[in-house]
Amino acid sequence: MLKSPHNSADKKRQTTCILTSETVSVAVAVPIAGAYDYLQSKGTLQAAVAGQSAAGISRGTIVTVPFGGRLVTGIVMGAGAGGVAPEKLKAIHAVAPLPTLNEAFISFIERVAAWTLAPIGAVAKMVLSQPQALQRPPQTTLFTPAKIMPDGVRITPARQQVLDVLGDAGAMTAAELARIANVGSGVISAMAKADMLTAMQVSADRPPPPPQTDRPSLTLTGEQQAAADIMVAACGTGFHPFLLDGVTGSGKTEVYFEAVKAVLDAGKQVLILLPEIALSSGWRSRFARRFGVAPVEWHSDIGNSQKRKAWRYVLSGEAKLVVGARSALFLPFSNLGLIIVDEEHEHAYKQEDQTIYQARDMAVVRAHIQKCPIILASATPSLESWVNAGKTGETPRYQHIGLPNRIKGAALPAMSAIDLRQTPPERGRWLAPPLVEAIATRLAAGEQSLLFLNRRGYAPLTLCGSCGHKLVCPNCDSWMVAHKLSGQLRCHHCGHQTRPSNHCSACGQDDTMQACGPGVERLAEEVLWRFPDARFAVLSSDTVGTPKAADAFIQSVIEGDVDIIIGTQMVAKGHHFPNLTLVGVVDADLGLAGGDLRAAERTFQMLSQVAGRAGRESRPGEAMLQTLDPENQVLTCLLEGKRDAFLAMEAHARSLAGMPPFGQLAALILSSHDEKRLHATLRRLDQSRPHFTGVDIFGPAIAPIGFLKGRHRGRLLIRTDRSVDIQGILRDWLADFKPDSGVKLHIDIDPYNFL
Ligand SMILES: Nc1ncnc2c1ncn2[C@@H]1O[C@H](COP(=O)(O)OP(=O)(O)OP(=O)(O)O)[C@@H](O)[C@H]1O
Ligand SMILES: [Zn+2]
Repeated sequence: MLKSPHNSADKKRQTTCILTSETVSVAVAVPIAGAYDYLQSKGTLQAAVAGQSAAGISRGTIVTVPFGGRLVTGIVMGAGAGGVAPEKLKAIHAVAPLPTLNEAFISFIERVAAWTLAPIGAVAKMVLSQPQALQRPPQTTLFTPAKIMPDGVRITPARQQVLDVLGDAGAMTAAELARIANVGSGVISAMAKADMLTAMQVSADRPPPPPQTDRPSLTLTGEQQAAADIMVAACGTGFHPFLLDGVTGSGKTEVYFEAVKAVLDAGKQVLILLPEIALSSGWRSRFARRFGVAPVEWHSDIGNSQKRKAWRYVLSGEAKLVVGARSALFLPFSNLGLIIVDEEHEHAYKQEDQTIYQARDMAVVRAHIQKCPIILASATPSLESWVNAGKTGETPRYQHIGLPNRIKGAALPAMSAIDLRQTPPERGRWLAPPLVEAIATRLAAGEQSLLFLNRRGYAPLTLCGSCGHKLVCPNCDSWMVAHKLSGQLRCHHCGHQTRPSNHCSACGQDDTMQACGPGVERLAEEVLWRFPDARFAVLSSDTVGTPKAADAFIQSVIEGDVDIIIGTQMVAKGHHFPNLTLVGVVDADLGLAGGDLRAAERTFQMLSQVAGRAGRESRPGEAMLQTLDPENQVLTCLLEGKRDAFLAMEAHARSLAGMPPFGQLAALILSSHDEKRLHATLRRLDQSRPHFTGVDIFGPAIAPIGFLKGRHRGRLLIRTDRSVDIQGILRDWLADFKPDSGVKLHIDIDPYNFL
């Protein structure tokens, strides 16, 4: 088999009709594979030539093919690329009993592969992620009354009851029938045996109930209505990207629900992407209130059978609305009419392993190909979307829609800094006196407070007070984090765990190991010490492991069972706690420490979001930020409510440096268990580096986390001007480059992670 370039099908895009060529090109769902030529089987080819479309193969047909000694699924991308004599090719094994993927979706798959430089097989694998969905669904037996009752059968009262029930219902399973007719199951099997009932096999799956769009909705405020009107008017008129930029608590969800309604009414499908963390019961119940049904969900927490059904009904068009995490973007919608990316600034949209892609950006690509609107919603837009909305003087590509006010007339929280140099906490404590006082005031008033610290566990570092030895992970360049609740030391990179000991393994002394710095568990200890009567709860991925547990937690806060919430970023966004009036940020400088490209932007977004949890209803909210550096520009913009000024400043700095979105970045990440081989590969890569104007290559260098999960790591960073075809340069550079055996090479276009 000859590997054909994965964009070869581009040239054959017109082939949406049945392919009459002897060979077809198939993107096999294998992470490192390209597209390969296969023979059409005799039957399918004859049918194609004869114009019998039902059995013929077209672009977008899902097939099973032999590959590397086993059978794998794949997607037909077009006619074969040629280059290998047909007699040397293998034939397609089977055609899946499914509708063909549509042209827009196949083009999208090609575009994702071309943009991310991932092999097309890796993208096909994301699309065909549910092998079960490709097979015949499980069947169930339904019974109907026989058309002609056999002669001589006895119609007992029980049998008559069964026939009466079926007379009304038409067809039923044996269990349903027994229950509703109130007879034993023996009655039904006897009737079937006597040919009084006819059995038929049907799919056991039922399509999801369609959302009801005629239910009463909240009365939108004038501002909300104006925003909704603009977006509703754009639905059905082709590609139209919006940036829905509304302050925290401005009611963005209700606004985009109006566009959802318009698209559903037009009979099209809707995809709503949420960062995984925001798939909360709050969002679900609001959806259910508005549309009368539960949405079809797609994320890591739903089971395979639910996924199988979702996948099939998305393809058949019967799933009208899907809400999901980033991978939902690779569902095979047959009739997509609108995409919404909520909290569009969230870094959770960047997939960092396997195929590395930014789901928000790829969602815009999909909407463009699909010729449908897309709504990017946020209270703290990403700089990318801000620039695309023309806010930095460039030609606008997205339409900006602002919601500058909170609903119900609530004000944004008052923000203030607590200068830890002037009013530090006591030694070994983390809450400064002004914050402690503010919490006490809230407790007395029966209001809730939230303490935000984006650090899981008890303490980020444990060291020996005598020799300074630090406890580090054996598999990674990272500290072992103390977790007191579970009584363990844990590496947050690889999950390695050990039991803490008071004995220093370096100097041999006893009772010298000390916890350094706070995590949320340590903060809880301080809260208990300061406010012994207060009810507090910790929300982090360690204390609340499943979405169900998170929902229960959120509910208990809403019901007023908690006075003080202590949380990591899990608590920072999306939640609406009516009685929460104080937010204390324990370490406002934490996010700035790394100093990567987006550190300032990320910190600004995170702190605005967490502050935005305060005072969302009648009582005014306040946010206090503990810092050692109150003059820092991120904090001053935040404190003065100058978001747009912050974005302008950030845009200016990035534009001067030619950094995204004013330039382009790509990272090459190499890793190996064998350090020598890694270095040899890095050296060869360095020697083959291209030289172009407008292209800078930094490195190769040992990665900041030079050892991760047992692998040594090196990186290169490529920066280019915006006009440069960065993918083209990388494609040429790497086309003939083979890493040493055992060395993995990952390409990250527009990296968010620089470690
Ligand atoms: N027109 C309205 N009338 C009454 N309540 C509304 C209206 N619009 C929204 N709400 C309610 O206001 C609250 C905040 O709305 P929503 O969560 O959509 O805001 P948001 O802009 O998404 O906020 P954030 O960005 O902070 O998550 C919700 O409880 C919502 O049900
Ligand atoms: Zn580790």
